[in-house]
Amino acid sequence: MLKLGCLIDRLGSHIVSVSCQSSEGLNNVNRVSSQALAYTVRESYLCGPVQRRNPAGICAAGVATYGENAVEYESHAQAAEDKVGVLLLNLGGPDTLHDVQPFLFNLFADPDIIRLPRLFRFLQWPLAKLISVVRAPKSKEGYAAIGGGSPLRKITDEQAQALKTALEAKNLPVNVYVGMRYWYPFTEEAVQQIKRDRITRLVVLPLYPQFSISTTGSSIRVLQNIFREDAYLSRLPVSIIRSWYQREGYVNSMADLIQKELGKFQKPEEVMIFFSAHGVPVSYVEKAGDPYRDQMEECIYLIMQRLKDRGINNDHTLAYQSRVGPVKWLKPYTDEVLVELGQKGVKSLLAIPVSFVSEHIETLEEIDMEYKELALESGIENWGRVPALNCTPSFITDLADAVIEALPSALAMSAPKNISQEDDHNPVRYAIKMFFGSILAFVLFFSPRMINAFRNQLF
Ligand SMILES: C=CC1=C(C)c2cc3[nH]c(cc4nc(cc5[nH]c(cc1n2)c(C)c5CCC(=O)O)C(CCC(=O)O)=C4C)c(C)c3C=C
Ligand SMILES: [Fe+2]
Repeated sequence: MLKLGCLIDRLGSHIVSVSCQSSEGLNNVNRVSSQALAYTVRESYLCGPVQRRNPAGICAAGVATYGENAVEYESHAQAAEDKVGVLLLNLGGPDTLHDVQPFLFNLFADPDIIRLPRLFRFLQWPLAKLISVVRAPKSKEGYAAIGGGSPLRKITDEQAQALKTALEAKNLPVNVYVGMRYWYPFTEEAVQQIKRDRITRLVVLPLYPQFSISTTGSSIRVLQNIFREDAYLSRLPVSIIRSWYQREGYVNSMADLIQKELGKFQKPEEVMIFFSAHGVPVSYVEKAGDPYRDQMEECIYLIMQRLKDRGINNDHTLAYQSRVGPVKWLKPYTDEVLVELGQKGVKSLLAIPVSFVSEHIETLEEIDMEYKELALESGIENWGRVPALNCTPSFITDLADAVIEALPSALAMSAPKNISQEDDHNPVRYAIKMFFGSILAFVLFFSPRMINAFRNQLF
């Protein structure tokens, strides 16, 4: 019994922690291999609208003027057949309440979201199944409160269309694809379409301003696994933009939104500017070298500097929201700080979601409903919230510039095939893992501490 208790605690302390061992550098553009290609884009051609499943048109690129941030490429390959693709990576969200549990399964089955010790790796999927079933009722409540599903797919498609238009306005015709990590359209689908369209250069743009192992890192890992399995894809020149929180255009767009919302308060100068970022477990940052916290702090610094340049000198603070599971997450926690601020006499507060660029469940439900209610109960009288960037024109223009700047770094992905991945495709191994894993997971998981940790956000 004691042994089982220890095992539960040991396992619990690994749940929702990191699997990625390598520390992520701060370089925002990743050169994926050493195979160099240089291009001059010499002409532009009109492309049809973005169609995720069947992106239109033959987009050959020729002479292009990219405006002030112009980058010129010298084409040593067949310029007439050059077809540029942009792959937007995002988390994905359930379209309906029916999708919530399978969506959660995909999320918790990600080894970058739940890290298990090597010995217990075979538990990954059975545990994901159990956790997703236990968590689903709470998640469903949240999605029901925002209309019965996630708005992420619709907004990401709109961003893709807006980005395509912005790039065309800069004379760079592209196909834009959307690849989600945990729900439709999955990254695998987007990559198949890229292949069918015979894209010749690809820019990968994760829609997370700051890098985290759990978000951008996980999406890139999936992409690399797909690419190394395929002869065409592994030769495709690719440029990955790993983080972009420090870009002028992004910082300016955030400062614009904040300035506008501050103007809606009666006494704007008295408003507490409250940045609320999605949390990650502390172990990501302190053990696995996730640069997320550093990048977040630098991002807030840059936005506040921009506001100061405009004569806005409000107090500000940063806290982390949306923790799940039985481990320590980055502090301070948003809910605790809101209560403290109320107790200290802060009367006006402007909440700013800062780790994500679309409206989603954690802005529309957690911030707009749960945190607003908590803040008002705690003594804060005037509440405001900055909208997510979504398709804000200055933001989309900046993403377009980021794509243009990244294009010359597009190099072939050519990493050796990861042998361990093969195991997952072997049906016999899979059946054995699921059978024994389910039994063990069932025994381990049914401790009240574990159930509560996933059923509620707090434990
Ligand atoms: C930068 C953003 C995000 C980080 C970092 C992140 C880490 C992270 N998330 C979970 C668990 C859940 N996340 C869920 C939803 C969700 N997460 C993000 C962004 C980040 N997650 C977004 C944009 C969304 C919403 C998608 C939508 O449908 O609108 C959920 C599901 C919702 C819920 O039940 O609360 C879970 C669970 C972990 C464990 C983690 C780091 C390890
Ligand atoms: Fe999340």
